[in-house]
Amino acid sequence: MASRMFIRSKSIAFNTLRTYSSSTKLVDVSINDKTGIATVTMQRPPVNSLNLELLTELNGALQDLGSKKIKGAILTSSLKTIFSAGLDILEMYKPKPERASAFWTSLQDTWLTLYSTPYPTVAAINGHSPAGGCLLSLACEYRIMVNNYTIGLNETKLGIVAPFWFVASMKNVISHRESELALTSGRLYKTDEALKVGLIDETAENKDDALAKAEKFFARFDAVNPIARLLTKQELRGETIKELEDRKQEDLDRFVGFLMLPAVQKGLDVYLQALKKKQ
Ligand SMILES: CC/C=C\CC/C=C/CC(=O)SCCNC(=O)CCNC(=O)[C@H](O)C(C)(C)COP(=O)(O)OP(=O)(O)OC[C@H]1O[C@@H](n2cnc3c(N)ncnc32)[C@H](O)[C@@H]1OP(=O)(O)O
Repeated sequence: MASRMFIRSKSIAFNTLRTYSSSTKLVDVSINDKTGIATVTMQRPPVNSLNLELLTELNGALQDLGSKKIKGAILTSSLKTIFSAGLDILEMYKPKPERASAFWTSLQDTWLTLYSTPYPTVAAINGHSPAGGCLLSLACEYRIMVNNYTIGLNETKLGIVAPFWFVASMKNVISHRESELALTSGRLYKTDEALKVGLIDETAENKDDALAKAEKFFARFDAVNPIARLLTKQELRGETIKELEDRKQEDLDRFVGFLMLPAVQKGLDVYLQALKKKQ
């Protein structure tokens, strides 16, 4: 795991303007050279659903930041009312096995990168954040959520089972009891409810407020030795990371096998139809 903590540098072109910035199609990265804070923005309309391409770009951006001298990174969304709608259901509905494998591997890798970043991370949750969206925010060190949206691991509502590392991500943030109640019922919490159970750390009036509060969070580390900080993070998160690293293939096989079950496909079909009928 130590090797993952000191992330390899990949070439990326940061412009030397007022802020450093790099934008791929689906992810924008900017580094404010005054504060040293990076903002990583998902930008895949209409709902930032996590497909293979978005996950690959996100993982690349987070890895690249590991080689920069940054104070911290904020993960957020360019969309007005949605942080991320979670995994792209179309990646799971009637999938080609090879694409499904690449997709799930990219999710595992993105989670591993985000969960173990050497730099502090904040999710500025500026909209709804179900399932995979919630998972991404749980992988950050701190969550600030704009009022009147929803967040949670609602997999059971889709007839699917949250894998062990989704469950661990939640149990490492809220209590075992609350996780059990939430996961078994597929509960989506409103912002104020999420704050009460500790699923998020702070609420915000709007995205700008969330970004300002994220900056304050990073300031907590101004007087903290960065190596001591990192090793402490590693100590707290290492076991969960190691479990996924050790069981990565088993988890992948389980996912692909699960998707091939007719009952799972039927469930996804019904869910997709319901989403479309909503309009
Ligand atoms: C062994 C392990 C096995 C499996 C583990 C798999 C784990 C999965 C975890 C997941 O992340 S599953 C995905 C769960 N996500 C959801 O349940 C969210 C579903 N979406 C919503 O609830 C809503 O769309 C929203 C609250 C995010 C946004 O609402 P609104 O602003 O009203 O937008 P629309 O609902 O009208 O959606 C616009 C458009 O986007 C499509 N869409 C929404 N979510 C997804 C998605 N996750 N994947 C793909 N597409 C999605 C929706 O169908 C609409 O499409 P149109 O073509 O009708 O425009």
